[in-house]
Amino acid sequence: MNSLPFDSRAAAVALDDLRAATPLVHCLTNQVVANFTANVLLASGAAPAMVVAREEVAEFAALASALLVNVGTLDRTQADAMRLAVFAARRAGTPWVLDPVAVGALSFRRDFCHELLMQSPAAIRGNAAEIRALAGEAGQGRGVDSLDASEQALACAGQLARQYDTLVIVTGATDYLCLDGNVLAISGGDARLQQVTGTGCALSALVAAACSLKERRLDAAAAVCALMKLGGEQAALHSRGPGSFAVALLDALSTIDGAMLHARWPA
Ligand SMILES: Nc1ncnc2c1ncn2[C@@H]1O[C@H](COP(=O)(O)OP(=O)(O)OP(=O)(O)O)[C@@H](O)[C@H]1O
Ligand SMILES: Cc1ncsc1CCO
Ligand SMILES: [Mg+2]
Repeated sequence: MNSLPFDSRAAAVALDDLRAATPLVHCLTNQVVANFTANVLLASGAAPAMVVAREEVAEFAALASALLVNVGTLDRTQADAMRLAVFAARRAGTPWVLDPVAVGALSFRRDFCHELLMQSPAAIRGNAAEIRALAGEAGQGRGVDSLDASEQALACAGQLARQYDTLVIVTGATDYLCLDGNVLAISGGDARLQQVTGTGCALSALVAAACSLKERRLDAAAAVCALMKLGGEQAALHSRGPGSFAVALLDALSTIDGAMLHARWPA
């Protein structure tokens, strides 16, 4: 894969444009992180909506700016709704993003993710164990967490990006974004991001928001990855443990703008 530099100037413009657009993000996500995800989207300048009924998802996915599908607490009823939402999104041209939570250990959700991958996702975002498992490798995961470093999933991320002609983001101490034979790396953040559940899931919702910028989705996705990392760094300075870290993270996300991203990763 060809390494691209992180163009923080383009990311800065994309972040400010994203905020100005206030994309409406339809989230079909897990029961653990729904509230936190909505708050991360709001703090970052997007508008969340968790419309989940199978009677309503198709209608809503068609009018949303982007759709998130996260299989963290998947069951048969939710899988049916996700299928309907993804079909409707695809028909309407709404970009949709897959977060393949814990696909390594569990065959029901793994089969379901593989089924959905045939429906042209705009992006896939997962941790290293998830991205390896989705590509058919034996990643090291423990429940929803990865024991692998993101570097260990880089080849798999590139393979999935090529196979499904999509943007694949594998997160960790360094986030890697793979698209069209290119890879972009963003380092930084804080390990405390892993001590609050749902930071990755919420980032996937931000990636969905980023995909609403369509042909600029790589710049916008890099921007939201950098936003979460910088938010984690700032929260770490103003917290005493995981509880106050989560609160400080929301506060930080709400104040970071494009200029701050560019100052943190000067290009
Ligand atoms: N060791 C680390 N140092 C700095 N930042 C990290 C580290 N590990 C993860 N992150 C950051 O934490 C966020 C979540 O990434 P992670 O890979 O933990 O997702 P995840 O496992 O899917 O999370 P979850 O399932 O809890 O939502 C990302 O912004 C990522 O860059
Ligand atoms: C803890 C947990 N269990 C299923 S989904 C989830 C949130 C983090 O992925
Ligand atoms: Mg996850």
